[in-house]
This record gives sequence, C-alpha cells and structure tokens, in this order.
Amino acid sequence: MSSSLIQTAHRIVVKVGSSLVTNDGKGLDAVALARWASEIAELMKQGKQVVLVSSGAVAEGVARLGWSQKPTAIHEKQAAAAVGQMGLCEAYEKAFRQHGLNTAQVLLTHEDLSDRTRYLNARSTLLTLLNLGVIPIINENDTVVTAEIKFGDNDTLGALVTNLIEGDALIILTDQIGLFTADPRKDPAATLVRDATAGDPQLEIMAGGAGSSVGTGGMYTKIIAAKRAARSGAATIIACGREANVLTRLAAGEAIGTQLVANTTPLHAKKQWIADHLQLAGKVVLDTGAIRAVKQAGSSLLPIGVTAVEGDFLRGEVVSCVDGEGCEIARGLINYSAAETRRILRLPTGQIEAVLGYIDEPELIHRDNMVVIAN
Ligand SMILES: Nc1ncnc2c1ncn2[C@@H]1O[C@H](COP(=O)(O)OP(=O)(O)O)[C@@H](O)[C@H]1O
Ligand SMILES: N[C@@H](CCC(=O)OP(=O)(O)O)C(=O)O
Repeated sequence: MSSSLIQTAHRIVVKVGSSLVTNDGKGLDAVALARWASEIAELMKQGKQVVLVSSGAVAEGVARLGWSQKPTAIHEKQAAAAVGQMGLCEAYEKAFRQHGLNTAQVLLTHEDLSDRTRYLNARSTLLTLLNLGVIPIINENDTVVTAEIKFGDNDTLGALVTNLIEGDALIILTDQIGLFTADPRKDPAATLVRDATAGDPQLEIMAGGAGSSVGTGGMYTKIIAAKRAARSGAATIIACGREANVLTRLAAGEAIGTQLVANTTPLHAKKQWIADHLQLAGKVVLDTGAIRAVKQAGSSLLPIGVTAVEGDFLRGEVVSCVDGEGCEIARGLINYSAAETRRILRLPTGQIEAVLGYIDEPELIHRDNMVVIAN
C-alpha cells in the first residue's frame, strides 16, 4: 500500500470531530485549532486545496451556555449549535488569520445536497472559494435541520463534501490513532488496522455497528464515510488529531493511522449524486427477472418488472429499487410518479400509453440514471 496517498492528493477534505475540537466537551481547544490551521497553511503552501469539515458546535454551545450535559431535546441541541457555531467560526477565523488565510463558513443540510440545483450551487461556491485560496469551514446547519433531514454525523457530511468537490482524499481526525480490530476502549487486545480497502465489509464488523459506538457516530460512520468517499475515487485516512504534525507528516508520505484506499471505479458525477441520496422519495419492488436485468445485464428498469410501489414520489425523484425482502438492488431517477407507476406496473412498455393516455419514456428508470448497489 502506498503511503503517498496524501502526498499526491491535490484536493483534500479534513474532518475534525467534536471531542477533538472541544477538548472532550470542556470548551474550544484553541491550541489544537491553531495547530491544524498551521498544518493546513503548510499544505496550501505546497499547492494543495483544503476544505475543513468541523464538528463541535453543539458541544461548544453546551459549554458556553453552562449546561452540565448535552441536551436530548432537539430544539435545545439546535439552540446550542447556534451558540457554539459562533465560537467555532470566530476561533477558526482567528487561527487561519495568523497565516494570512481567509476562511468561509458553509452550513449545509441534506436537502441542499439532494436538490440538484442546490447541489450544483454548493459545488460551484466551494470550488470558487478553493480557487480563491480560502478555506471553507463546513458544518451541518443544525439550527434548521429536523431529525428526518439530518446528515446525522459529520463523517457522512465529510464524505458527501468529498464527492461534491471531487476531492482526492478525506482525512478523518479523531481521538483514536485509527481503526482498530475492535473498539480499543472495550477490547485492550485490539490492534490497529493500517491499510484496507474502503467498502470491505469486515471493517464494518470491526467498528461494531452504529449502536455500540461511542460519540455521535463512532468508528462505524467513519467506515461508511470511507465507502462513500471511494465512490468518487477518494482515499480515506483515519488518524489521531492530537498527534503532532499529523497533516504535514501525511503530506510528506508518512503512513499514519488507517489508510482506506478506493478500489472502485469512480462513478460519473450524476450517478454519484444519485448514490449519495440519504433520504429516498419511495421504493419500487422488483421481480427476479428485473433484478437480474438491472444487476447483471446493466439494463434499464421497465414497468413490467415492478410488482409493487411504496411511498408517494414525483417524476424525477430518486427512488430505491428493492427485492421482495426489501433489500436494496439499485436506486435511480424515476420517470413516472408513484400514482402513475402503480397504474403501469407489471405491464409491457407498449401498454403505457393506452393506460395513462400518454407516454413519457419507455423505461421506468433509464440505466443512465440508475446506480446498482453493491451488496
Ligand atoms: N474498531 C474501532 N477502532 C477505533 N475506535 C473505535 C472502534 N469502534 C468504536 N470506536 C470508538 O469510536 C470513537 C470515535 O468516534 P467518535 O466518538 O464519534 O469521534 P469523533 O467525535 O471524532 O467523530 C473512539 O473513541 C472509539 O471508542
Ligand atoms: N453538527 C454537529 C456535529 C455532530 C457530529 O457529527 O459530531 P462528531 O461525531 O464529533 O463528528 C456539531 O457541530 O455539533
């Protein structure tokens, strides 16, 4: 495995977790922020472009408001995030200013990335900032999101941003030196995984599943983030943000932490956008013939292969294609609404016009607008 992943990377997304940013919830760690800023400034001198995805708004808000613990009520978390985000912005602005660098605050919601126009706008703003030599500091827009539309964790956000800007690498800085064969807090015999392939199912087992992890997402969301980032061909490094010069050493070619390489062929940008949808508008259930056609022959989905429809989607929305057990086979942009699909399912394409009185496209989902999910 090459240790030069970051050495050769031009566009890098660095994600820092709440525990690091806020000194385990005690309040913003100005020393750590200054260290990352100085290292990022060094990478920029080397001609690299860097986006920072920073958590910590809720934890910092809780500290500033003098609350003894993180609230459970969503509106209180949102209020805390609004308070804490001010602190994050101020601290990053100050830290990067020391190096003559401008920062930009970018707050995103899942809806911003699932709407095609907003997605393209976010992309062009971020690329413009990078070309201007500004460091975008990204967080989830916690104040306006509800449970349904939350990214849920910034590891996922980091991966989606990596896909959005076609980053070469995602560096996830956390409180462990990397991914261990089991949670090192619970299993002292666990050993560090140095190299692996992003998307290897074994990694998800090591991370113990979302339920058993510590913090917002634990290691599990980092492993899933690596799998997502690999869709656009990006490698992921999981390393400790407390380690001295972690970013500059990685850029110098040193192998630190866990390196997860992408061995998948990068998806075309539009297909990546389809694959990145966290909330889908509905489902269509496929029969065995359609599953074979979509999975093995790479064919478009025709109405004849659909046995049932779930949800209330519109033409042009992203829906999930599932088998009889509910297991996802593919997802794609559907050409007919849920109501229309219910009327034409199981029918040969030649009958669409007779039933609906019109025909938009002969396919329910065209192969160019469909991504097969690797299980
Ligand atoms: N296999 C594993 N290897 C390393 N850490 C793990 C593993 N499984 C679970 N963890 C836990 O994940 C934690 C890091 O996740 P989290 O607290 O969400 O960090 P962050 O705030 O940086 O996102 C670690 O402190 C560790 O206890
Ligand atoms: N948007 C939230 C981030 C929550 C989150 O993902 O935290 P972490 O698991 O520490 O990266 C905040 O700033 O508090």
